[in-house]
Amino acid sequence: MKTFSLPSEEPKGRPDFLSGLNKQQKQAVTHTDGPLLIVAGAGSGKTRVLTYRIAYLLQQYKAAPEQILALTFTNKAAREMKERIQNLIGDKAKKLWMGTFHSIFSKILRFEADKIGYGADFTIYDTNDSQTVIKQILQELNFDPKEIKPKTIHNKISDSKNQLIEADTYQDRFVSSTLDDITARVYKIYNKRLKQSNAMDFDDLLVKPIQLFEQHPDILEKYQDRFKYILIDEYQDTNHAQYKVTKLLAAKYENICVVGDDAQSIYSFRGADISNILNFKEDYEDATQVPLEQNYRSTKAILQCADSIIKQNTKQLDKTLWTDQDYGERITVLENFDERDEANRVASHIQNLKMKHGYKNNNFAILYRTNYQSRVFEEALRRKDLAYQLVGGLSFYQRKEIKDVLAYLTLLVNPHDETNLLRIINEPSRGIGNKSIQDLIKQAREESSSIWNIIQNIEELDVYKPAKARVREFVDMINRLRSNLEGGESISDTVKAMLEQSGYMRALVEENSHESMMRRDNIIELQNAISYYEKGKEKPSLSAFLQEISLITDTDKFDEDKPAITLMTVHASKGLEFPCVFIVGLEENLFPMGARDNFDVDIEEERRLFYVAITRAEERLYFSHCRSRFKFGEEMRQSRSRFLDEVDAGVVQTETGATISQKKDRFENKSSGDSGRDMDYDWKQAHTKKTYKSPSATIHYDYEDGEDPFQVGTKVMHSKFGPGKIISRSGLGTDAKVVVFFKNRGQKKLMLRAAPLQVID
Ligand SMILES: Nc1ncnc2c1ncn2[C@@H]1O[C@H](COP(=O)(O)OP(=O)(O)OP(=O)(O)O)[C@@H](O)[C@H]1O
Ligand SMILES: [Mg+2]
Repeated sequence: MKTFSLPSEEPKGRPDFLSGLNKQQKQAVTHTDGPLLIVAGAGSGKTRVLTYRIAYLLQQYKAAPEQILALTFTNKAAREMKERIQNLIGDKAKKLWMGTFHSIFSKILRFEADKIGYGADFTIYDTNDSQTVIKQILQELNFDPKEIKPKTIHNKISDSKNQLIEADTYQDRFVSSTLDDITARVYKIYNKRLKQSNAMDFDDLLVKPIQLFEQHPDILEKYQDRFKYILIDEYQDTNHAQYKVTKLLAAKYENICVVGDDAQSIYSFRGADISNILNFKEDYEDATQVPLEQNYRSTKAILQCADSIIKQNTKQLDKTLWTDQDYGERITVLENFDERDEANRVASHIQNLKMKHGYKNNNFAILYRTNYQSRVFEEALRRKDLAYQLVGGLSFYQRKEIKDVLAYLTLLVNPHDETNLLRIINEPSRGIGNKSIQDLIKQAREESSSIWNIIQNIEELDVYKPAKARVREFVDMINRLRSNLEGGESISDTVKAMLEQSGYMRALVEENSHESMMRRDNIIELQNAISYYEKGKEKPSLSAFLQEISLITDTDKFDEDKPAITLMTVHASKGLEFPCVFIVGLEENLFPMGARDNFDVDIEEERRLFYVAITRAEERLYFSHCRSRFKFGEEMRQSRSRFLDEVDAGVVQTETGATISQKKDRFENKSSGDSGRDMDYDWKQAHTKKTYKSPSATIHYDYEDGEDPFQVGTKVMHSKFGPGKIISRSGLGTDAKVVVFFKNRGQKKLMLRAAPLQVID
């Protein structure tokens, strides 16, 4: 590796761009040498400080761009940071090492693969691929994958890897249950299988560099020398492996700057370890800590709301956060019948806000706890003709046809990859039956070799004869395509030839169904992506392209310039900001999530997640919840989230502008402890007017038609039938009738004049 010499110019004076920072931020940016810790609240400019700090280091000639390593939580964050630095100091920003832990370390591993017995063109297995391998192993060990779930085993292996517990030691540490016993066995075989396939899983991308550095001090030193400055964003969500690898890298210069917010730690279920932040000052004794206290993102109301939530958690670092922005609008709580009602109401509010205040589609985000909640919102937005972008969910690259095509392409760079080979050896069907495939697997195991190696001599193997000829054709095709690619054929042409020669496209054409047409379109879209990649790179390589797309994260797909409303999970929204935010599905067992099998709920983490969601909002914030929701094909009653009761009552209001605090006071003396969670109790507490407590049998109305509040869409309470919603209205004056859909009693037609109805908001 070449060494970098710094330009000999003298550092320039204080650059202009520092004027875009407050005093504390400036201090953090210009404190260049030695360990630096910034723990600060949401929106206080942590990410901005990192960006400016890098620009400053370059501008002061403290380091060449190649000597700065910045680790971000998403690829998108890295890209944006790079663009901003480029705006501040120009093109040299291009050479910075910036990206997620996974992408940076996969890059290093590609350079050093041979040192740990891998080829540079290793495949990166996503979670699905890992589970496929584990399923196969379970079957070979005669376990039923329906009983012993590959997913469960994979989670256990993944957790262990992130805690740096290796397969050999797993046995000693954990074998206490049958499941751990099985995991221990699978773990070893799984590692071996991946190695044989020249493949790494996501966790390996963090664990292997540590092994590499520990086994090869000279290589560690090379990278320690190279990365003079290390910066890490969202440090609260790093796991043990990430902590360890950066500690190794920073050991020489100790120019490590980490920024984070303990209140936003939301990935402990994936092994993120908050003690990384807490112990920073012990790890680096001469660490400097700079606080950032001014929030530039949100109104006072939003900050007050966020603060009232997070202070309910017992474990918090002390932090101050203030803003000189206006108080702003109070947070509006939307109460809905069910998820459809919720989606429609949110869509209507968006339409209103656009009309009344001139917001654009991309000023809005709808945030939910789990991906499946998105569907009804998509429908509602589509009906209202509001453009949206869905971030997350089943990604393009997870579609069957895309995974198939990528499997072929993977074999062109790494034919030993067994999972991908088995995926397409008979896809499209080319007469290689399951029995023949099982024979191949068996012989590969016996010879401890890859399937690719053994099928080179297919004629000599013990396999059904007609299948042999088919396998031979397959091997020849892959070899032909590989040598063309190596001979300099472009990636696009190779893909085109592959699609033809493999018969994949022809099979789709012959199928000629709506479904197969869509698959063809998706493949064409993939070809577009490949051409785009090829044109944008000086030295495009298929192997680098494949690695790049295997590391795309959910948030990477979010495009803030797209004129569309954003739909995403709260997890994916980390670090982002929007003028108007809707946090939906605020119900018990949804947000906060309830305990499920294999998943204990950490209520403080759920609360931090809620805090993250709230602090994404700049100007307007809405909370929404439903009284019932379709789950497992049944309509279930839902209780409102405890978080709604924890929020400072002074900053929230109902849709009609009434403060919740007035209501709360009214019922304060009646609620005690957890009974407030009871559905019926909540219902009365939050939604009925005072008079409901002693409803008169008949209430007389003196409204003129059209002026009274009993219009279509209005929610009402009937003293006998309970809550309902007016779905139509007919007749005039004293004859006016309404059809009400009662939640528990179905549809009823009522004389408005005589019915004991109350409007509820
Ligand atoms: N000194 C400043 N002057 C003007 N705007 C600022 C300043 N500092 C930060 N901002 C703006 O405030 C917003 C929040 O900043 P940033 O995203 O860096 O905060 P953060 O602490 O990283 O937030 P989070 O905890 O959500 O990641 C951004 O829009 C940023 O541009
Ligand atoms: Mg940030």
